[in-house]
Amino acid sequence: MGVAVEVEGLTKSFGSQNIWSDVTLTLPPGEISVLLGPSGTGKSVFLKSLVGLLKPEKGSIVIKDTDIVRTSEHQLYEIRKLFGVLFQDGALFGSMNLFDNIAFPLREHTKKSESEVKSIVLEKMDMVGLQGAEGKLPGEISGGMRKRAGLARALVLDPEIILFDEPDSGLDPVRVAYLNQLIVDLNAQIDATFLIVTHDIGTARTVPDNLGLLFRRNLVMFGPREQLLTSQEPVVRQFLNGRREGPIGMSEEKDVAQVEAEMAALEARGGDSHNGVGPKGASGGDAVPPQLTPTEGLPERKAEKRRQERVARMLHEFDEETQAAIRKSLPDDLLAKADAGAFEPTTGAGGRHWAPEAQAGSTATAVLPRQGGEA
Ligand SMILES: Nc1ncnc2c1ncn2[C@@H]1O[C@H](COP(=O)(O)OP(=O)(O)OP(=O)(O)O)[C@@H](O)[C@H]1O
Repeated sequence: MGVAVEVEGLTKSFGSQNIWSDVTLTLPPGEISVLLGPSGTGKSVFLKSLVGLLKPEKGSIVIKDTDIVRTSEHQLYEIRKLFGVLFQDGALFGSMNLFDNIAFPLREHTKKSESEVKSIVLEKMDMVGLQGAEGKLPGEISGGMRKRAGLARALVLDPEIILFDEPDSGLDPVRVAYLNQLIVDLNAQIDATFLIVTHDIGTARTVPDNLGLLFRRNLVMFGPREQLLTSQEPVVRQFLNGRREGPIGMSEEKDVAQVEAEMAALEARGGDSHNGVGPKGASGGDAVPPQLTPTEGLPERKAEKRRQERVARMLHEFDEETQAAIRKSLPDDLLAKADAGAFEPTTGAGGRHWAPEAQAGSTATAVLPRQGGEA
């Protein structure tokens, strides 16, 4: 099973430029989380901080009881082995064929024999649908195949956490749909913790268990997918609907009067439902579409059961609309338990967004204040 990544009070600046402050969230073990945010809000910086490539000046990132912000280089090296990373362009070596690219981490970091390397590489290539492409050079294959090869390479060391930096970038919508299915299928097979940075709203709406949004140097929200998808937070609505009206400007923030005037004009035109379907999978309306499930024949996602229990514990902390959406994903027995008050309450502490079973009641809270987007 994947491991939890617990981020608390994380702050990162470059010189006098603050990127984000006081970011607190937990990636629950084995679950899929998506991080959204306008360009330049520091999503890549966040991913790099998680693998220890960048050092935040404040806060902690705890993985397996180690705070990687403060740990030794040696410990960091060990923790990094838990990660697989899919970079935007696959980050393949142009002069090596796919087999050698995918074998690279095994040859660098393990003492496995060539026959073991071969069997692992072929197994991972099979998992991502690249059978028979071992001899191809990265320049000879499509962008979608390069992403798959990058993913196979991210898998060879059996990671417990996989970070995806804009896996959909440069792909057509059909290839994005195939890649999203592959991500869900992989999660079912390996039960690792996934974090995906994307601008594709269709992906955000259908793939993850949890969704977060970075804006104005803050994590506006992070929680179960239903929370963000039903949110009335202006910045969340604007982002999910891919529209110009709202707090997010062309290159920077807008002033309050301008946002108010835009929103009044939008309402007069019929609100988001008037917008129709926007770019990158954005669409009007508040619907929480069904989450993608693994392809038939694959095991169920183990994370799904764990998540159901986790969100049932937090259910009563959400507003009505979010609760109604979450209820649809819960089995009757858990709903009955939640409604009977059989779970310890999870309200009460410190901006965390996760209710770990053992500590529920003492440390977890489900939601950020609703006014976060305007802060
Ligand atoms: N090593 C660095 N040194 C100085 N500034 C940096 C460094 N890395 C990133 N930045 C700055 O941090 C900010 C956030 O960059 P980042 O690439 O994380 O944004 P992003 O949210 O991933 O954007 P996009 O959606 O466009 O990929 C940018 O202003 C960028 O210039």
